[in-house]
Amino acid sequence: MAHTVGGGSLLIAWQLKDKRVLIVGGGEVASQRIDSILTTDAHITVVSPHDGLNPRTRRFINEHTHRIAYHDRPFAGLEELQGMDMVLTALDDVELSRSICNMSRNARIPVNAADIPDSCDFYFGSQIRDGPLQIMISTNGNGPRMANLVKKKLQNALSGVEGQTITKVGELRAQLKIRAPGVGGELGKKRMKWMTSVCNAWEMEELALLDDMMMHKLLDDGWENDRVPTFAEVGGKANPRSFNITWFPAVGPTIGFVAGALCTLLVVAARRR
Ligand SMILES: C[C@@]1(CC(=O)O)c2cc3[nH]c(cc4nc(cc5[nH]c(cc(n2)[C@H]1CCC(=O)O)[C@@](C)(CC(=O)O)[C@@H]5CCC(=O)O)C(CC(=O)O)=C4CCC(=O)O)c(CCC(=O)O)c3CC(=O)O
Ligand SMILES: NC(=O)C1=CN([C@@H]2O[C@H](COP(=O)(O)OP(=O)(O)OC[C@H]3O[C@@H](n4cnc5c(N)ncnc54)[C@H](O)[C@@H]3O)[C@@H](O)[C@H]2O)C=CC1
Repeated sequence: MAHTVGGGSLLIAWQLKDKRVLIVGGGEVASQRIDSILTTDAHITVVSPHDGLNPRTRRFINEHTHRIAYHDRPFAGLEELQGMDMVLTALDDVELSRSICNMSRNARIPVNAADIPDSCDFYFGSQIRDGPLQIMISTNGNGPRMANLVKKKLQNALSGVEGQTITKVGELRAQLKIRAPGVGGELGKKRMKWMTSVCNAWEMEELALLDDMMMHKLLDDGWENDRVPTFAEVGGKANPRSFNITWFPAVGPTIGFVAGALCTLLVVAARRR
């Protein structure tokens, strides 16, 4: 695979909780922006004349009144940017879009303009989300539709257990930090090494089945003794419904069919006697 230096962008997971995001425009693209930003728990301000709102934007505004402040008016000027941490334009007016980009840049507020890639501080991407798992596919402005097609390929490669697995690993890490608190130092190194070993040794499906009791046992027997117990050692029982999601649905009916066939044979055999 080719690896290039330069010409790329920084892929980061921007923490926007309780930050303020201004969206200028209320059409199709604005509705996608609102959808993405709502996930982050930021406060959203939408500025657009009401007759330009698309149905999805209107629904978001009505359903999330505590998160979205809506102003039914055309963009009023520099004062709209006051206190904003991020600005997004989704307008059918490229001159206005360009002017908002310039104002934002002067105010040192990161800005994305849906219609002017050259003026963007960052781009959106195609997203896969499963609980805490977030995957962004970016073509760096070359082919947005291609990003969507690559996303579909990646979705097919995931089993569906990843989100639940990561949620459980997050809980385990949090409990480990309560048990062995502190940042950095020898303890930090030991914590990281142990977490890495657990993640490597266990199957994702096993990690996904961790409950409170198992987590306790894993920490008591594992962390305290500097070893990695197996799934079975901490009381894990294979839950067939959560294993091999792809082939299991076929197994139940097959067993049922074979059992049914056997019963029929027995009845037939009994009648013949
Ligand atoms: C640069 C960027 C800026 C930004 O928006 O941040 C940008 C810019 C532009 N997009 C345009 C068109 C289309 N955009 C899409 C779709 C998406 N566009 C997204 C991102 C980005 N679009 C950023 C780069 C991301 C990257 O390169 O990876 C996605 C991934 C995420 C999202 O928007 O949230 C989302 C898919 C999400 C999903 O489905 O998963 C489709 C397809 C469709 O709608 O199905 C089309 C038509 C087909 C096509 O052109 O490919 C045009 C008009 C071009 C023209 O006039 O010809 C411009 C402006 C220009 O290029 O000049
Ligand atoms: N980045 C991307 O993924 C994509 C970008 N685009 C581009 O994004 C732009 C927006 O596309 P759509 O949402 O489909 O357009 P749209 O026509 O559905 O929405 C335009 C919105 O701008 C609002 N508006 C117009 N003048 C305004 C003003 N003075 N102040 C406040 N709001 C104002 C309208 O009320 C309307 O809500 C277009 O320029 C399009 O070329 C289009 C598709 C994908």
